[in-house]
Amino acid sequence: MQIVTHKNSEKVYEAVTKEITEATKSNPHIVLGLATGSTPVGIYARMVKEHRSGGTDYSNVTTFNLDEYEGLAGNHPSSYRYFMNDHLFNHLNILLKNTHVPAGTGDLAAACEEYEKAIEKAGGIDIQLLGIGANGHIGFNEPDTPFDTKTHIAYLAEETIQSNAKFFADGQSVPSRAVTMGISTIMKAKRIILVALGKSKAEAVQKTVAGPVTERHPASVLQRHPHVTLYLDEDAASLL
Ligand SMILES: N[C@@H]1[C@@H](O)[C@H](O)[C@@H](COP(=O)(O)O)O[C@@H]1O
Repeated sequence: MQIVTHKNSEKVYEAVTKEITEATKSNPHIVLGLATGSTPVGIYARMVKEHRSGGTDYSNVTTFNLDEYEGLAGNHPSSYRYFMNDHLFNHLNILLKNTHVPAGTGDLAAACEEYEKAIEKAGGIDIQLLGIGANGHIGFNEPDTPFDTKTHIAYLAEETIQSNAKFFADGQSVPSRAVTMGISTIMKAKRIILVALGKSKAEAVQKTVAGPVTERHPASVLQRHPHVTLYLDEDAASLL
């Protein structure tokens, strides 16, 4: 596990953007695994800026997002599909048909199976971008999710529901379930970049890096992956 610590979030955003854009330039058919939450917003803003200034071409790129809330269609402003279109896809020359976000509506069990097949058909994920929950979740794989899970329907932990409430309008409740890539889906990615910022992530980062590998702390499984880089700001790295 490689750990890269920068002084602040701006430097982290720059470094991760550089990694992703350079990898995409050297492999224009790259398959990117993408994440949502507040952490990647600064990265996506920089990817858009870099693209607009005549940088990376995304016309042959395929993407797969980690997760989606149950019951939210893509046009719902709190859905992850909406988030991705709004922050990234609408501003790149990527083909929307090559961007995949798990379906939150319809036959979810069938959609989970199709999602796994679609990733395989695309040749697997070259780089998976991850954030981390304060409780160690990756995607929506909460504590005690078995390490062998594929894309599945997951229950959100109470603290996840509370911390994600900021992305929902007043009076709207956060769904209690979501569709998420499983731990084994994530672990199949050829390369993983996990980004953590701020003091609230310090303990989760410490357990990820130095704790036992346990389903109690889902991100600890990354210790078993051969090609993981953690990009941290000084606050997130403060307990290492
Ligand atoms: N499903 C997402 C995760 O993929 C993300 O890593 C986490 C952290 O979010 P934030 O970056 O806002 O702290 O939030 C959500 O629960």
